[in-house]
Amino acid sequence: MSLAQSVAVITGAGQGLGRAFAEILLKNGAKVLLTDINETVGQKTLSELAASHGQDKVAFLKSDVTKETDFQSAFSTAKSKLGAVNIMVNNAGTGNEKDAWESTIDINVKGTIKGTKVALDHFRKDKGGNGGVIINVASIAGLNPNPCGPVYGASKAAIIMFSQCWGMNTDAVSNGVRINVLAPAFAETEMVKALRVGKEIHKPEIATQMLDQVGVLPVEKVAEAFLELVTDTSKNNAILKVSAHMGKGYHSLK
Ligand SMILES: NC(=O)C1=CN([C@@H]2O[C@H](COP(=O)(O)OP(=O)(O)OC[C@H]3O[C@@H](n4cnc5c(N)ncnc54)[C@H](O)[C@@H]3O)[C@@H](O)[C@H]2O)C=CC1
Ligand SMILES: CCCCC/C=C\C=C\C(=O)C/C=C\C/C=C\CCCC(=O)O
Repeated sequence: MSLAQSVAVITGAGQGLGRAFAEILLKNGAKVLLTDINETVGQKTLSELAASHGQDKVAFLKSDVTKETDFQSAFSTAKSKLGAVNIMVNNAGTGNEKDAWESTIDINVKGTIKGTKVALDHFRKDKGGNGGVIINVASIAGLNPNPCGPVYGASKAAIIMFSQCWGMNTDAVSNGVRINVLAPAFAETEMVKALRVGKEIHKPEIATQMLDQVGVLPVEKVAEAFLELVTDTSKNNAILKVSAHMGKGYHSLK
């Protein structure tokens, strides 16, 4: 799939993996609406990416994945500034296990469900759309249990099952919508920096051991795997794992 006519909306794109996904799409010719709840990082990333890829290729909208109306605004802003959206990336996520654990469910699970629902409504050919691809960012923590992040692991398992159920639904597939899951292990972002400090998780000493055993990927490696899920039109309902110690590989729940 050529990205020359493509327009993406990416949540949590102000930093980390979301920013890396934006960069690889821009490098391959797509236009990107960066969305993030953090306006400071969003505006900084916008000015840097606009300087390297062109003002007309990228835009930023402050947006909260816990609000469905913000997704509607993102799709209409993207359409007016960049063109009709055909790539939706539900990337925003958090890993709080303690007092704010409910935000982990609200952002990771409910945010992904809202983003998928709005994207399906825009992409489905039977609803007047032109098709598209939805990438839901889960984690290897949604496939392999760990003692540090039970809420986080459950949230990522929920994203995987939700996406797989939609990916096999003919209402999506026969209307031109692909739905894929990216399941990275550790990547070098602010989230992993917070994990090293261990404030909001259980058994931080085990998290440190896991980081040492599994290793930490540069975000660019995760972005390469992401690009494969976007551009390879044979991939629908796929789960792509990527980790520093095992590399890249598809996973089947069946
Ligand atoms: N870094 C890692 O090792 C891994 C990360 N992931 C997943 O990748 C995704 C991105 O993670 P990172 O880049 O590492 O995290 P990060 O913490 O560096 O970036 C997350 C971004 O999401 C934004 N965000 C948080 N709440 C939001 C909300 N309510 N609405 C909109 N934006 C919001 C933040 O402002 C931030 O810019 C997450 O879903 C995470 O669970 C998955 C596997 C490994
Ligand atoms: C682990 C607690 C998570 C708290 C949130 C912070 C960072 C999140 C990082 C990830 O999503 C990393 C993914 C996996 C970690 C879990 C298991 C590692 C096993 C990897 C393997 O078997 O290859």
